[in-house]
Formats: sequence, C-alpha cells, structure tokens
Amino acid sequence: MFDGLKDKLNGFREDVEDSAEVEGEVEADIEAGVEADVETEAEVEAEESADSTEAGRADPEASDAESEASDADEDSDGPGTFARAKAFATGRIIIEEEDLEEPLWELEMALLESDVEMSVAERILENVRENMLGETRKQVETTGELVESALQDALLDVISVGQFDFQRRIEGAEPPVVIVFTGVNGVGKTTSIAKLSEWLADRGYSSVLANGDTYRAGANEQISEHADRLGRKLISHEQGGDPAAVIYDGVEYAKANDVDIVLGDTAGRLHTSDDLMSQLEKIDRVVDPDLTLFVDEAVAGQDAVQRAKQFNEAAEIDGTILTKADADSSGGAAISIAYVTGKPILFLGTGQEYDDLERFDPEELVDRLVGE
Ligand SMILES: Nc1nc2c(ncn2[C@@H]2O[C@H](COP(=O)(O)OP(=O)(O)OP(=O)(O)O)[C@@H](O)[C@H]2O)c(=O)[nH]1
Repeated sequence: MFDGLKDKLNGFREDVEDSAEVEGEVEADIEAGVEADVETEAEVEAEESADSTEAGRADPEASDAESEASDADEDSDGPGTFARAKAFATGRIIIEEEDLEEPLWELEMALLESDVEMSVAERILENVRENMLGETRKQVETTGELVESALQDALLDVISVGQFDFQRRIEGAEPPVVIVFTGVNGVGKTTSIAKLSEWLADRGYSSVLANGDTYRAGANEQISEHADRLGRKLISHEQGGDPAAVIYDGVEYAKANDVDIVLGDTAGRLHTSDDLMSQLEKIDRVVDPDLTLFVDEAVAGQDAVQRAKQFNEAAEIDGTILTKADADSSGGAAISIAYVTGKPILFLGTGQEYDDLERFDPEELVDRLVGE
C-alpha cells in the first residue's frame, strides 16, 4: 500500500543527506583550513614577539592591529560558516536554504507525480522547509532523522485534518444512528457498507441496511447478497422508488427492533447530476442523517480528491471512506482528501473481504510512509 509514495519520500531523505554531506565536507575543510591559519599566525606572532623581546621593544598597537585583522578574517568567512562548521564538528545539524532548494524541488515533483493535490503539496513543502531550516532541530542526531521528523510533522499536518473518534461519535448519538453513503458509481460503496456493518458488529453494534439506490437496475440484488451473507436485515423498495422513503423505513425498522445503526446506500452519482443531488437533499430533510460518508477509491488519485471536494460543496459530508487502498501505490488521495475537504478520512478499504476495512489512523499512515 502506497509503496510508490514511500519510495519517493525516501528519495527526498537521500537527496538532503547527500547535499548536507557535501556541505559538511566542504565546511570541515574550511574549519581545518582556518585552524591551520590560526596556528600559522600564532607561530608567526610568537616568533615576532620573541624577536621584539630580543630587540628589547614591545609594540602593543601592532599586536592589536593583528588581532583585529584576524577578527576581520573570521567575519569575512561569515559567522554562519563558522557556526555550521562547529555544528558539524559537534554532530549538530544546521540546514540552510540552499541545501534544501534542489531536494525540495524534487520532493514537489514527487508529490505531484504521486497525485497529491497542488495546494496539499505546497503546504507540505512549506512545512518541511520551516521544520528543517535554522537551528530549531538541533536535538536530532543525523540528517536522516532531521528529514524524517520534518516530513512526519508536515504529512501529519495535512493528513490528520478534521479527525474524530468514529466510535465515540456513534456512542454519543441518539440511536438509531443513521449513516448515509454517497459517491460515484462502482467505487466500492455497497461493499464498504457491508464491511462497516461487520466492523460495527465486531464492536457490539447491530445494524440494518437500507437500499437508497433505487436508480440502478440490479442494486437491490447486489446489496441483498451482502445482507444475506452477513445475516443482516435489508430494507428495500422497488426500482424507481423514493430513496428518502427507503431510508426512512430503515429508521422505523431500527426503532421498532432496537437496532443501533441504519446504513443507507444511495445511487452512484456525479455531483453535477441535479436530480440525484436533490435526492440527497431530500434524504437530509427526511431522515436527517447523523453522518454522511463519501466513498471513493484511492486508485482514482486526483479524481477522487476533486470529487470529494465537489461532493462536500454540493451536499456536505462528514468524512470519507477510501477504498482499494490495497491496490494504490501513489497515496495521493489518502494524503490530500482531508486537507482539501476539511473532513477526515475515517476508513480505508484494504481488500475484497468483509474484514478488509481499517480505521484510518493518520499517525500510522505517516509511520508507514516515512518509517525505515
Ligand atoms: N481491492 C479492493 N476491491 C474493493 C474494495 N472495496 C470494494 N472493492 C471492489 O470494488 C468493486 C465495486 O464495489 P461495489 O461495492 O459494487 O461498488 P459500488 O460503489 O457500490 O458500485 P455501484 O453500486 O455500482 O455504485 C467490487 O468488485 C468490490 O469487491 C477494496 O477496498 N479493495
């Protein structure tokens, strides 16, 4: 999962290490050179002073002038250079803007190639730059660690936007908790509903499925297969019926039978299909769902990111389920969706089995991407 992106992020670490190493060598040379100069000056001074003593005269002005000259020498090399040479000598790391220029450019290209959305890539770069420059990170021991820690912070900042504890949210809502699923066709919506029903059952919550996809022929059969396999009650109407009415019936069923959660499927739609989007508004009015989850596939990359944004604008979502993460190497959608929508990714679909649903954990993802 997300291996392509992981490799690219590792590439950034190597780029910075290479550029810092070259700088380090150059500066170690400078330092060695400076020490040699100082020794030579000291020797010369000692000789001169011996000469002057021998000659029976001391010239304090001359020696002041000399020491000023040697200060001026230090200044001309620049205090930055000295500080950095010393920092390298003592194992501390100070990275400067020019060390990062090339690696950051490479990182930007790598993020964009990985389908990370532009504004998200910019935010990551800005954070990495801020986290790495100057002396703020002198407690880390190697350049590799510095890069790792800067990348981790930068990624976490965008990935963890809006996160909340899904189970606690369910626990805190008045039962039956109604969750409606939206998204385009074929991205794994119905499968995700079945998986979530199983995830909830594992944690002691009962659920009923309601098929609000009254639009597509075969939708009832598809979801009823899942319901049968899982032993769940399915509420459905004839094709062409009113989706809001189906989900309403699901809520009534849950109330009458003490079922904790109603999982309402909806027809796959584009955010531009006005009639289908107005159905979502009607569902909102009639059943007032506790959560609306947007489902899309990780493998769709930028398309998934744009759809999440458009859906959220047309019919506000509370979070995303990102399916087919098992088949996605780029990781761009996983990194971008929360930042772009302001709503968290709540689950990752990681395969075709019912237990292939993982609670999305931003820190775990960042470790996966940036860890060794
Ligand atoms: N590899 C993998 N396949 C998945 C995952 N989730 C769903 N699928 C597969 O994706 C295909 C489409 O899933 P559906 O659940 O039918 O998609 P849908 O969005 O409900 O489709 P419509 O009902 O046509 O809108 C199926 O073959 C699923 O098995 C996942 O996390 N990983």
